[in-house]
Amino acid sequence: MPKDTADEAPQSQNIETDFCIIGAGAGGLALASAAAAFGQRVVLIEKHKMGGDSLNYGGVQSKALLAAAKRAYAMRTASPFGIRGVEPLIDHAAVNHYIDDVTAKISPNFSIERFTGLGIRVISAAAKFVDRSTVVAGDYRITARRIVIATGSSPIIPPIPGLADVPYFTNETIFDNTGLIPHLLIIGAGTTGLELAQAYRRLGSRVTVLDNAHALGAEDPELAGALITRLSDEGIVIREGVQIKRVSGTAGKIVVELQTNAASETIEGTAILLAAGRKANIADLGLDAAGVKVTQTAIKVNAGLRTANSHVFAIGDATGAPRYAHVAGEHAETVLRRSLFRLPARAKARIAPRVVFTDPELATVGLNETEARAKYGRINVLRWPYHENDRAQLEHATDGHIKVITSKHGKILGAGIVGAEASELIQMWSLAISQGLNIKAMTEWISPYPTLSEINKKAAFRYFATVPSNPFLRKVIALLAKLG
Ligand SMILES: Cc1cc2nc3c(=O)[nH]c(=O)nc-3n(C[C@H](O)[C@H](O)[C@H](O)COP(=O)(O)OP(=O)(O)OC[C@H]3O[C@@H](n4cnc5c(N)ncnc54)[C@H](O)[C@@H]3O)c2cc1C
Ligand SMILES: NC(=O)c1ccc[n+]([C@@H]2O[C@H](COP(=O)([O-])OP(=O)(O)OC[C@H]3O[C@@H](n4cnc5c(N)ncnc54)[C@H](O)[C@@H]3O)[C@@H](O)[C@H]2O)c1
Repeated sequence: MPKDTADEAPQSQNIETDFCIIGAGAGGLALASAAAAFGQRVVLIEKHKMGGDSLNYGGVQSKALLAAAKRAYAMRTASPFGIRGVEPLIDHAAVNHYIDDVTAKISPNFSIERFTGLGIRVISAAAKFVDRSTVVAGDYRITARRIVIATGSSPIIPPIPGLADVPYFTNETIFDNTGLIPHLLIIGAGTTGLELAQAYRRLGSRVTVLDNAHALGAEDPELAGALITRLSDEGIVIREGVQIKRVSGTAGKIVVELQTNAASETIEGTAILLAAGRKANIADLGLDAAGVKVTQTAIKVNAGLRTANSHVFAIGDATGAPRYAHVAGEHAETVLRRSLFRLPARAKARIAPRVVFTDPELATVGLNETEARAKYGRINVLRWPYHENDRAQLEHATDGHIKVITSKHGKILGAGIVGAEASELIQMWSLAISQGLNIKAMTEWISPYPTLSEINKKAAFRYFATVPSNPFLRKVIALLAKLG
């Protein structure tokens, strides 16, 4: 007689642990390794690829592609250095191989073997809550003192008529492309859209970016505008404020119908990439059973990243925080401080830099001008252009400027840089804001000559240009001059 199938099903194994972490991306991996280092028993559950978005189809791949594209651009534009520019021969399959190679070199740091070696129990399955302190994953039933949701985010598929019937790329598939895309249409002029627009443009594609609002709409318009001008100068077509009415076609011939003010038009491309934002991966997690509350788009957490269930934390893209690998990593530190050391740690979004890794880069930290004015009223805005910097001149990288925002009395509130190496230059402003420094401190260090970092100091000195307009200080200076 055949056995009852229920009898054949494997018995679920019960595991009791200190930390159960759902998701092995930037946040989950950072927390798992740190908690294990402090002697905690850790279960880490991943349903897909170790490393999450950042390692598999995000930061690593897009920056590797941009690095290849930068080489191609440098070959075309070498003539100011006395080297005749040439049109590079681009082997798209080899570029794709380069991305895979970089990924392969980094991935051992994120492998199951490495984490198992750290004493972490890694389970390859989808996790789901069954009650407030229990998660099931595959054949396992895990009860933990603390459960951490680190499930990341996925690309939004916008509700555009016809889209479901045409082939499209997202960040999860575009890095598998191995050929020239003659005309790439990109929906969304945010960070993803513009980074990939420049990479593809420099690697030989025509690129059209379509946005129903503003390109880089969350950034300071002055800095974003400078970048958008540069991207347009390279031949990337960026169309803002356009409504996409319908998409149709097949692989190699995609037609987009647009509505702009009163007119309609069609644009034809050979492929389409969706870069229209992200949504948190929170469906199918059984959050109701866990008593975890959500907003419309993400998991609700307090400043210490605790959810409505005090045993459950959420970190990284699954929360409403800015979506960056380093933010997810910083969240991991916050949870560790809270849960192991009982410290009143809070997530530090205020000091997390945001970088668009185009060329030139756009890097910002803290408040922008509009936010600072709204919060503090009178502020100082200090600027310094790249073309006044000797290193920028000799590198032929003179486009761009820095913009620093301070309170009336010089407290540093924010900084933004559009220009070469902005992602490196911004870091001392993150330190300055984290330490509550006054702008004076940013004039009291020595910058080696010739470096781009001198731009940071020059901008800081601009604060004192406001002094002569202060009548009190003018009197003091006049008095001191007489005494001298
Ligand atoms: C194209 C692109 C480029 C980017 N570039 C950068 C950059 O240059 N710098 C930067 O700082 N940030 C960048 N980001 C953002 C960055 O990738 C994310 O902010 C970061 O990966 C978030 O980390 P996370 O741990 O929250 O989520 P993820 O890294 O996405 O990891 C979440 C993991 O959870 C797993 N998971 C989900 N649900 C379950 C479940 N039910 N059970 C088990 N496992 C589950 C997923 O499979 C995934 O592996 C980029 C993003 C994109 C899309
Ligand atoms: N360099 C980095 O660190 C990096 C790179 C890529 C992504 N990220 C992270 O991922 C997040 C998401 O980036 P993103 O660029 O995917 O999203 P985003 O939300 O930053 O930008 C999406 C853009 O798509 C537009 N859009 C939305 N729906 C549309 C529609 N139907 N038609 C036309 N346009 C539409 C929006 O107006 C917006 O400008 C970023 O905010 C960032 O946190 C970081």
